[in-house]
Amino acid sequence: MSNVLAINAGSSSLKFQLIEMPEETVKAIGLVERIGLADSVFKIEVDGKKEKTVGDIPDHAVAVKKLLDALISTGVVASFDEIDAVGHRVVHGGEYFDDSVLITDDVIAKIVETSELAPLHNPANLTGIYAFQEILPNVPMVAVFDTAFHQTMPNTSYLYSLPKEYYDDFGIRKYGFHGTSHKYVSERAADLMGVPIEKLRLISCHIGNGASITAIEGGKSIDTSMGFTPLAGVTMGTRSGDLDPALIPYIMEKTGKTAEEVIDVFNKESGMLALSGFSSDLRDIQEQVDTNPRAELALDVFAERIHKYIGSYAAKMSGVDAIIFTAGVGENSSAVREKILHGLEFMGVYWDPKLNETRGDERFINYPHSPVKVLIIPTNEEVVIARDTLRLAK
Ligand SMILES: Nc1ncnc2c1ncn2[C@@H]1O[C@H](COP(=O)(O)OP(=O)(O)O)[C@@H](O)[C@H]1O
Ligand SMILES: CC(=O)OP(=O)(O)O
Ligand SMILES: [Mg+2]
Repeated sequence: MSNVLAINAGSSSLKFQLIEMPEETVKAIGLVERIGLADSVFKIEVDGKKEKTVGDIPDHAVAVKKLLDALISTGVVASFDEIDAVGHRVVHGGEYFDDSVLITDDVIAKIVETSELAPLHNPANLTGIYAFQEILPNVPMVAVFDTAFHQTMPNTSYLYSLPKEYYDDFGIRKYGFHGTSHKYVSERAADLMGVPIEKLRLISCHIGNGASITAIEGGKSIDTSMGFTPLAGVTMGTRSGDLDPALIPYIMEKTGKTAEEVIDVFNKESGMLALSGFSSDLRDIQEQVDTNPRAELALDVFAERIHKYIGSYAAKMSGVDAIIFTAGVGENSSAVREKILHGLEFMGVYWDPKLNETRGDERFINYPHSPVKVLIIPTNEEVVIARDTLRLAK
């Protein structure tokens, strides 16, 4: 029996669970959200008792401190010595890792090396790793990579149409992200459908502040919308998603920005924030959708990009057995799901608007006769992190 702390730092959030393993009993669960925005929220739940505070949490370092203080103040642990192992989500592992790994100095060096490929994420993940190294120097820590699940993609999916030596010499290829989440929800979907995953063609839509769509055939990722970095694919909270690379020198010339500054705009000042003109957070945008045409436009573009990826992945797998929605937006926004699913009846997606409006845990929202099932599955990257941590930290 051991207490495993699972840490999941996302671009706008930090989620955590203290889990007693291998029983998977959740002793504390919480999150910091809207990191870097006004009115950040900190929530923790211990023994059914919930605490919530609202205040500015400017970055992930402050979020980690908040979490550490709360573990002690709520009494879930009397001291940090009661934590036996820590698992960290790490977003980019390059081609170095196709599985989770015990954290060593060499592993940290590789995470640092790949940081330039995931500037919104790997530095936040490292903040968590360093913080725990300091307070728990003798406790084993495990890194669980977003990229690992996608290492099964065939070269037809991961190679860009670029000179071959760019891949050979510099590792330039599609990596894909949110792998832990796509893996978790696809396995849950197979269970709920009562069909072995080896027999299923699934499209998993992880839609949070970052968003990615994955085609999963026989339990393996065969294609995904994010790329070399988490900037590619669909429109996101602050990220542009796919665009024409010729824009970069053009924008540099017009604005006098450097290439790095332009990429910074694509990562941090684009997406829903740019389209709406006021927020990256979907809740803020939904509030204004009936009164502000730019909020409506942002929502329409957001949903349309995901809709197109679903069509393209269904074509790629010659059909699809289920579409899965997960993460902050996918789990909670019926309006976004409705816009994404609208018009997919031609490929056998018959979804029930009433079920789409329900709230709850894991559920189907398709009509019973629908050839393609539609599921909402709350993701749980933390439990996968805890399982891998237990496996590797023993
Ligand atoms: N109840 C809700 N309704 C609509 N959107 C929501 C709701 N709860 C969270 N979201 C949205 O989910 C997004 C954050 O998703 P999350 O998966 O937590 O992000 P991250 O990428 O940081 O892990 C934000 O855009 C937020 O507005
Ligand atoms: C990879 C990625 O975009 O993660 P998140 O959605 O947590 O920002
Ligand atoms: Mg996330």
